[in-house]
This record gives sequence, C-alpha cells and structure tokens, in this order.
Amino acid sequence: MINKADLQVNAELYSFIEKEVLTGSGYESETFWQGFSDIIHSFMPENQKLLHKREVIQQKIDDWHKKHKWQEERNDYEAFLREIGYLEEQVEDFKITTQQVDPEIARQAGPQLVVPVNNARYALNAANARWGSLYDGLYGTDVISGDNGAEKGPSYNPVRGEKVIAYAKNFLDETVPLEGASHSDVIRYYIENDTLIAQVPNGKTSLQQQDAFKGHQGSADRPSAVLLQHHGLHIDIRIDASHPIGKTDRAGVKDVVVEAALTTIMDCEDSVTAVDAEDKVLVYRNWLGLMKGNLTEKFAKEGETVHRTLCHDRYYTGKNGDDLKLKGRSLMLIRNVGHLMTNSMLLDRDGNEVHEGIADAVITSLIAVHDLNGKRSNSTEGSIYIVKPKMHGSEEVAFSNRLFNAVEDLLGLERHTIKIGVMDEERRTTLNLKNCIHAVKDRIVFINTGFLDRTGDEIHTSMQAGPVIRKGEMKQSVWLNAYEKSNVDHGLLCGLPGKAQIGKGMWAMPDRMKDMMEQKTGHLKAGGNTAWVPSPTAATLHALHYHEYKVESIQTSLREEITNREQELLTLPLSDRQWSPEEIEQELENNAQGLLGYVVRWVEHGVGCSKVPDIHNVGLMEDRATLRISSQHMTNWLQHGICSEEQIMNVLKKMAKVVDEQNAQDPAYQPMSKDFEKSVAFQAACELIFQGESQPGGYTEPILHKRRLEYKEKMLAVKE
Ligand SMILES: CC(=O)SCCNC(=O)CCNC(=O)[C@H](O)C(C)(C)COP(=O)(O)OP(=O)(O)OC[C@H]1O[C@@H](n2cnc3c(N)ncnc32)[C@H](O)[C@@H]1OP(=O)(O)O
Ligand SMILES: O=CC(=O)O
Ligand SMILES: [Mg+2]
Repeated sequence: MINKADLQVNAELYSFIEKEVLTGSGYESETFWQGFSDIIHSFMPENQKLLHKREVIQQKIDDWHKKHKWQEERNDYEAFLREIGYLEEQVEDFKITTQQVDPEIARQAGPQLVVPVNNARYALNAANARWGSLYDGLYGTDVISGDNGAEKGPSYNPVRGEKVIAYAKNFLDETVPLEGASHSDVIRYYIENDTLIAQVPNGKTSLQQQDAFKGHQGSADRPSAVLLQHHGLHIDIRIDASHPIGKTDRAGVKDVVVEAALTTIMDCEDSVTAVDAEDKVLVYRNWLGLMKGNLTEKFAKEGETVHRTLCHDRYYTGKNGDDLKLKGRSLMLIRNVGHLMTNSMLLDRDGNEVHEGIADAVITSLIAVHDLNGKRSNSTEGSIYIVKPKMHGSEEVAFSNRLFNAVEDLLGLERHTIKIGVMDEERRTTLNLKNCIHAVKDRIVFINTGFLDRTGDEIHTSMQAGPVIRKGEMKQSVWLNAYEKSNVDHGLLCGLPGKAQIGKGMWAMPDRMKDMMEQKTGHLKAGGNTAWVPSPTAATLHALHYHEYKVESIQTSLREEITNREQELLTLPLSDRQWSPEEIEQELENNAQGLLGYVVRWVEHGVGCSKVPDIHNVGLMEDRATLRISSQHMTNWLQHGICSEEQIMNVLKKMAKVVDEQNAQDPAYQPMSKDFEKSVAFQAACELIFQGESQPGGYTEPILHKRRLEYKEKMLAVKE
C-alpha cells in the first residue's frame, strides 16, 4: 500500500491512476489525492449510517411479520411502514430539469445494451453495437426457423439466406415503404435531386415518406449505401453487387444495417467479478480505454486472430451534398456499484476499507473527463453518465447526489455534469420513487426497472411473512405488474420524456430471440423508451420493435392511466398452496442448478455473468441479481418449512453433478462433486442459502467476495 493524503492506496491502483489516468488529464496529483481523501472521509460515515438504517428497518419489518399475519392486517401493515419511515411523506409535484443530455437518451427510443466492462472483447463489441447487421442477426438466431431446408449449418445455406432477405425486405416495406412497390422488387436504388429513386421492373418509384431518405455513400448514381430514418432510428441499406450476398440480390443489396444499441451500460456491478485492486484496475482500465477511444483487444476466434478496436463515426452525403456524420458507437454509461460493499484497494485513515461506491464515483468520473476534455466521442453534450444501482429510498439517492456534487467540485466540473440513472430495483425505492427522482431532479437521466434485483428484494424484505410463490410465477404477480406500471407513471408525472429514459429490464434468455421478438414489444407498449438486452444481436433485433411502435405516442396515451398503485405494490407474493413433493423438488432443483452454475464460475473462474442452462436446457443469463432471487427463494422455503435443510443439501449435491457435467469440456474446471467439503464454490452456494436470511438485503456480494478472495488465495498458495 502507498500512503497518500491520509489514505492507504493499493500500489497497482496508485500506479494506474498516476500513470494512466492523471497523466494528460490536467489534474495535479497532490490536489487530486487530497480531494479524493476528503471525499472519502466526509462520505464514509454517512454511507455507514445509511447501511445501518437498512438493517434497523429490516429488523423492524421482520419483527412485525413474526407478530402479525399480513393477510389479515394489511391496513396496519401500511401504517406500520409509514411509522418506521419505510414509506416516506411524498414531495409536491415537480418536473425534472436535467440539461445537456445526449439525444440517444433524451430524444431517441431504442435498445440499451449491458456488458461486463472487465471483458474488453465484449465491451468493445458492445460499444460498436450502435449499428447491427440485420442479415447476421436473423441468420444466426431462431427468429428464422430451420424448417424446410433452412437450417443453420457449417457453411452458408442459401435457403436460410433467402428467408433472411425476405424478412429484412418485409421489414423495409413495413417501415420505409415504397410507393406502389416492394423493396424486394427493386433492381436499383439511386439518388436524383436529393430524392431516393427505386427502379423496379416496370418503371421507377420512391419512398412513401420522402423525408425518410437522409443520405447515401458512394455515387448518387450507384450508391454503396442508402441511409433512411424512421422513428428517429437510422437504417442503412448496404449495396455491393460483387459481394457474395449482394450478387444474389436484384438490387445488389448485401445487408440491411440498423441503428441498434443507442446506449450501452458498461457494467462495474452485477455482471462483473471485482473483489480486489487487481480486478478493479482491470475494470477501470477498460473504462479508460473506452473513454480515450484507444481500447483494443486481440483474441483468437475460429482459427484466426481478431484485433478488435472501437468503430469510427459513419459519414454520408446528406441533402444538398452536405456531409452527414453519424456516431459509430453506442453512447456509454457506466454502472457503478451500490452503497453496500467495501474494497481493500483503498483504506481510510483508520485502516478501514473504503466503500467501493464512493471510489467508483470518483475514479469512473475522473476517467470520463478524458472524453469531456478530449474529442467528446462519447458525450457530445459533455455529460458523464453514471448508473447507480441498489439504492434504498430517497435518502440514499440524495446521498449519491451530494457525492456527485463533491466529485464535480473535485474535478472542477460544472454542477450536474455527472448524470445519474436510477435503478428502481429495491422495494423502498419503488414505493418512494417520486421522492427518489426529486432527490436527483437536476441530473437524472433514467429510471429503470431492474426487476431481477427487485424480485430478490421483494422476497428478502418479507422473508418472515410466509412462503413465497414459485419463482416462475413472480412475473405474473400483482406487485410486479404494479411495479412496472408505477415506474412508468412516475416517469411521466415527473416529466422524464424528452429529458430522460423510462427503462425496462433485461431479456434474460440470450438464445431465445424468436421469443424476444414476440414478447419484448411489451416493454414499448408499457411505455418504456428503452429496454435492456444481453447482446449486440439482441440489440439489433430489438431495435425493430422501435420501428413498429412509436413510444412517444404510447407514453402520451399512458398518461390517462396514471393512478396510485400503492395497494398493489404492497401485495406480498405469498402462497397458501400445498405444493406436491414433485413440485417442491422441481422448484428447488431449478433454483439450485442456476445458482450452482453461476456461483462456480464466479468464485473459481472470476466470471460475473454467465449463460447457464436451466432445468429445461434453456441457456439463461445469470448474474448477481438472478442469484439473489434463487438463493433468497430457497432460503424462504427453508425458513417456512416447505423443505428441509437436508432436502436442500441433497438437491445441491445432485445439481452440482449436473453442473459438473455441463462444464466437463472446460479443462480449467474443477468438479464440485469431487469433494463437496473442499469445493469453495459449493461451500459458497450452501452459505448463500443457509445464511441467506442474515445477508444484508439478501445480497450475494458479501459471500461471493469472501469466497472469491479465499479461492484466489488458495490458487496463489498452490502456485507458490
Ligand atoms: C440483472 C442485471 O443486472 S442484467 C445486466 C447484467 N447482465 C449483462 O450485462 C449481460 C451481458 N451479457 C453477457 O455477459 C453475455 O451475453 C452472456 C454471459 C449472457 C452470454 O455470453 P456467451 O455465452 O459468451 O455468449 P455467446 O457465446 O452466445 O456470444 C458470444 C459473442 O457475443 C458477444 N457478446 C455477448 N454478449 C455481449 C454483450 N453484452 N456485449 C457485447 N458483446 C457481447 C461476444 O463478444 C461474443 O462475440 P465475439 O466472439 O465476436 O467476441
Ligand atoms: O439490474 C437489473 C436487475 O434486474 O436487477
Ligand atoms: Mg440489478
């Protein structure tokens, strides 16, 4: 550790900040460290107090449930929540006043991609997912069925290719239709007098909406790209008659590229494993590379070496021959960690680990200044976008607000340069969302329903109330539907449209794109102008939904439906059903499989987000929030005698063998079933369930971090 301004700083972190971040930033090292230390020492005590308050409140709620039957005393329950300050006194009506918000957030509606930022290969891919090939997105996924000879194979299947092209041309017909013809009839696109002309076998035609045409690349006569726009999103028809696909197309179209991930959340939180300075430096270094624009990654793929870099802006010839420049990258936000955890990378003057959320706020903002003072390739408006997860109620949001003020002062940034995306994912935040938004009304850029964490918190908060419904039933539950609607209500009431996003949650089945295409329109119809997707392909496909529906109009009509949903929000997801032994076993096995499949990769491989097959062999995106649900669910059933400890242990051992088999191809994988006692991952899984009741907020971080550190040490000892 290096002693600096009353802090002890891990040497690797210190060197990274000194040499890579401060150099060229315009900040003096001494001033920075002193200011950082001042922030730490003034904010840590309050952070601690807020965490303590969470514990006190939870204890009171637990005690209430132990003494009362919620089903019979609902009215008293609400009064009790008010009395203990869980339900806050609501502020007067107001509108948010956030300024300098980039258009991707303020005006455009479209997909939001999330990516673990410690994985440079994925993070680069995500930043570049602003534009996505529709042909690739369709060809590679189950959106196109493999029936009638259209299956995916080792080489290009022209039958499948035909289906892809038909789907894409149909999309063009629906979105940017031609007058009296289909895009599949076109034999040549060209531009004449700033108008797109489509030559068809029996003459020529043009777009029904002329102003959808925005520009082209190549010559007007034989363009290599035609740029269109619909519902604020661009569509780029790529033309090359010499290309293997273009050759087969009458108009030489080789692809339809759509504007896809308008925004990307570079995640430092639930999808990453970062337990010490070594891990955190990787997280920060990748963020720095993204902000400076020089992040690169070299990796082997399909026998070739790939060098991945960030995409450049796209240039077109616009109307009147003017140059038209469009961003080549997604607008990047950075998700900091919440208020809970501390990290050994920094110690305060008394030798205490510093709260990681405070360190993230300072360091990720400092890094983002490289964009603000540089080319502003990320935020042309000069803003820094921080997503703040897992805050409980408005006091905690106000704390973040003051922390961001302090960071702005330290970095000499204008007030409210740092924007905040508020994850509405804890029950106390949902119930007091108006106050939460008010606490950051000058800097808020989104409210997003993190329904996964929110489900975990729902179970944990009411742990003592009774057994909860099965995990799969949560999506239909009264509280969850009210929560989704209430979030939109508050977004509309507080004037988010035009300034900030009303966001919807993650599509957690990365391989089920057909289902996503059928179901994720629901997020738009419910008023979300963005929704989370797990991959660039999902972003490309989900983008089509924003052409189908104009969220702005939907939001306008939803204003009519705004209502007080508190009663529904306070409807606990309890069950009075007598489940059969088979149902109980199935529920436990399902939870255990996802839990173990995720935990083993987290603890022993340092992977924070995984695709884990569920009991039906569907690959599910698992992250810390889904782990919070499965562990808390098992804890809840154990707590209420739905199952016994012995039963859970047997299920865990049985499912550990299944997970071991699933990972058998990985030479670095150590089977849990070889020695359950010695497997750090297996022990972590047991702890998450058997000690789930006493985990703060039902969070999995404390156990995961402890066990990962233990595993790292074990590996180090083996090496030595
Ligand atoms: C509750 C919450 O907090 S949700 C938010 C947290 N969750 C996330 O961030 C999910 C992000 N997604 C992911 O991490 C991954 O998609 C996973 C773990 C779900 C699946 O990963 P994999 O099993 O490796 O996926 P798969 O093999 O199908 O695809 C890999 C390819 O897709 C790309 N890819 C997958 N996900 C992403 C992503 N989120 N961003 C960018 N690229 C991605 C990879 O770069 C890779 O392509 P490449 O070989 O050209 O580099
Ligand atoms: O962060 C997202 C969630 O669903 O939790
Ligand atoms: Mg979450």
